[in-house]
Amino acid sequence: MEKPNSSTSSLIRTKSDQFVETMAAALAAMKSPVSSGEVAASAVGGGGPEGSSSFHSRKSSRGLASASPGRSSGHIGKNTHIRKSRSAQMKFDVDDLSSSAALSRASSASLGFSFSFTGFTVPPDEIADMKPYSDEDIPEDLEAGMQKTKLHTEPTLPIYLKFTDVTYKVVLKGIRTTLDKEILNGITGSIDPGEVLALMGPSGSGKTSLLSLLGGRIREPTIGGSITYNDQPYSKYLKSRIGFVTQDDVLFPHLTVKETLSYAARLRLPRTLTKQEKDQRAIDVICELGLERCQDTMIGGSFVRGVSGGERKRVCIGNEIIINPSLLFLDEPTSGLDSTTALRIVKTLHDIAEAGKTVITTIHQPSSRLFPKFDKLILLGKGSLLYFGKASEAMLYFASIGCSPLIAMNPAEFMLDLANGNVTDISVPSELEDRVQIENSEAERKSEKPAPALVHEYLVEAYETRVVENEKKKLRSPTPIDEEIKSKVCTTKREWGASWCGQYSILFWRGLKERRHDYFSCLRITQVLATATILGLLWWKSGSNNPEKLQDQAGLLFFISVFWGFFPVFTAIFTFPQERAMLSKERAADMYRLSAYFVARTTSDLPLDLILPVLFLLVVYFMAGLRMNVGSFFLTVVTVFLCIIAAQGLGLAIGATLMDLKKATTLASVTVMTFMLAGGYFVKNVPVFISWLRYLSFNYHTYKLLLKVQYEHISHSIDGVKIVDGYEEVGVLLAMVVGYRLLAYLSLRRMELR
Ligand SMILES: Nc1ncnc2c1ncn2[C@@H]1O[C@H](COP(=O)(O)OP(=O)(O)OP(=O)(O)O)[C@@H](O)[C@H]1O
Repeated sequence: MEKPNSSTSSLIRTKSDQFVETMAAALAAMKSPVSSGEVAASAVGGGGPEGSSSFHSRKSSRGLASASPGRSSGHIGKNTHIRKSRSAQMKFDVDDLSSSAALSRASSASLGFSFSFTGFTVPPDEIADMKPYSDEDIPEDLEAGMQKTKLHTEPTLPIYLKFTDVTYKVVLKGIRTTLDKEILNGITGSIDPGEVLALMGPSGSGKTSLLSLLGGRIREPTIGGSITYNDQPYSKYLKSRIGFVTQDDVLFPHLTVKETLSYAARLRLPRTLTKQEKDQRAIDVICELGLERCQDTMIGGSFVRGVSGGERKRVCIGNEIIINPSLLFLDEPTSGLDSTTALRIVKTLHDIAEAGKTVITTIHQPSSRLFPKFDKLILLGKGSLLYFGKASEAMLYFASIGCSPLIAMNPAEFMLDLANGNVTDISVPSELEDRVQIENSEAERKSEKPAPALVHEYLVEAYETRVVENEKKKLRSPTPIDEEIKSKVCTTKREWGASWCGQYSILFWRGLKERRHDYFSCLRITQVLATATILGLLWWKSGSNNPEKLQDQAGLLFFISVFWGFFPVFTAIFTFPQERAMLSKERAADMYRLSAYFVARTTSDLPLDLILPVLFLLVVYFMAGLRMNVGSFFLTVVTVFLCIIAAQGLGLAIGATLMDLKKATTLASVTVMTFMLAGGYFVKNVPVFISWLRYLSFNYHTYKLLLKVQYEHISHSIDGVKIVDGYEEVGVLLAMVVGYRLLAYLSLRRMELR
């Protein structure tokens, strides 16, 4: 999803280029009016004295990890961790939930909330020793290589996620009819802290939908069943405890890996941490994810070469684990990656889970090395549950219902074949074979293989009759943690990572950095200077000492009002549609207030928007011989500034309201054309019923102000336009500056609510 950013920004430039070219071409015509035509970081309780006993370094955390299970479970109230070391087998199994050991482990983990991020630091000597991940640098012994980057995080609120009979349907609206489409049909399961749950199934089987439902990303009345977090329903307070890695990599293409993670840390980590501690945290995550070698490389996109696909995916994961979430959701984190990189990512997820987090990931086709890394598995087929349980027991289950591979096969491949209804190399039970004879079509009967629909029906029935009730019974037992801890899921107050001003400042600087290339783009500066020079030459020392010359010069003033009215509109309409995916992602994670984003986004472009017209006027003003005194030049610059920010407001409002570039450019073209025509230069005798239109035109008000600045000492009226005192024009332009922006802000709010 970084693509829209870069592609659209280049689109903006292309549009701007075209616009300038068009405008330049229109110049000659302008000379003669007759021929003219843009967690609380799960740090429940925040830092505290206990923080000093949290993870301090790899060495100290290794020490803790090696603590015996007995020690970690027995010391409730101490700052211990749910650490599931493979050797110590500190994993929470479903069957283990009711045991007192699990209870005390969860409690000890939950009571270790108070920690300090300062303890997260990896010592520099260890960083230097660590072998970073790199796509070219694959260790001989993969497992051994991975041990070096084992993830160490502080304990967080353990969250037990349970979902029972989850259904989801969407209403598809046709031209005349509406149709209910069932996406999910009665999905039941659970996952505990310390586990990785894999959602598997063929394309379109509903994995992303289920993941989004569980992650609280879809909140619609068409959702059925129950989803609980520590036996509590979803609440907005959970947002800061959830990390959600979307299928598309939504990142800013021009920021480096380090900048991306540092800004995420500054926005998302609790206010109790200093800027240095937050930046250190970003560096720690870079080390944890093996991104050291590319930390200063731009993320990149369609037009900018950046980091590799695997590195980009790890940045996305880093963006989410930086807050140390209790629940981590990932949508196809390994798709498009080679099996080694995929294994590294899944290994990282395993490490995260081992630190007491609940990890849920969709996965398309895991390799045979990847598959055993998952603790639990959900296999979906056409929105129905075909299997839920331990990943290691899936093959046994399918064998128990009579489905086994006939040739050597990767378990994931076998299960996807089954979920697709393809049983070419799979044995089927006699029960299903019998149905073949009865229900299959003529052609299918000849092949003696059951039709995919029959296989699907059989698998759904088998799961429903043999497993579902048992699972539901298990889910009815209460989550084995204290009531007080349970309630933290829905009562802990939401805390922003930074104050409003802090958010504004971070977003402002991030905006500047992301668009720094546009800012210092020689092309853009050349565009403006070239246009200014052409104007200067065409109106060379035009003067205002006779009516004919004065009318010519008025044409130049009108062109200036048109140029600096249209140019900002067409740049600003792209602003919000272009950042929609990023805005949705970051707001869903509660990273900042919409108002802070809005103000930062709309002001971070201003410096350049105000430098360019000054350059432009410096050239045109003196070449064209406009009124030669400092006051007039200054007022001309201020008038053009006002016109630019009013026009930008219109562009922002159109973009935010429509959120569709095609529709937005169409509406903007019609609007600016109308404003230009109603601007008081082309047509003087406008019918009364439509004459009000000119008052909506920023060109009209700008033109009138420019006429006043240039000719108030010469005449009371120029070319049929009265020279006025200008207060009304300034007032109207200021109202447009505020009004259009307010409309844009409300449109963004409405979009979020929808
Ligand atoms: N809002 C929606 N409107 C219409 N159809 C939808 C909507 N959301 C999901 N679907 C449909 O629901 C089905 C499941 O979609 P989903 O994205 O969950 O599948 P998936 O298993 O994640 O697929 P993939 O592996 O290809 O990403 C698809 O057929 C999809 O077209």
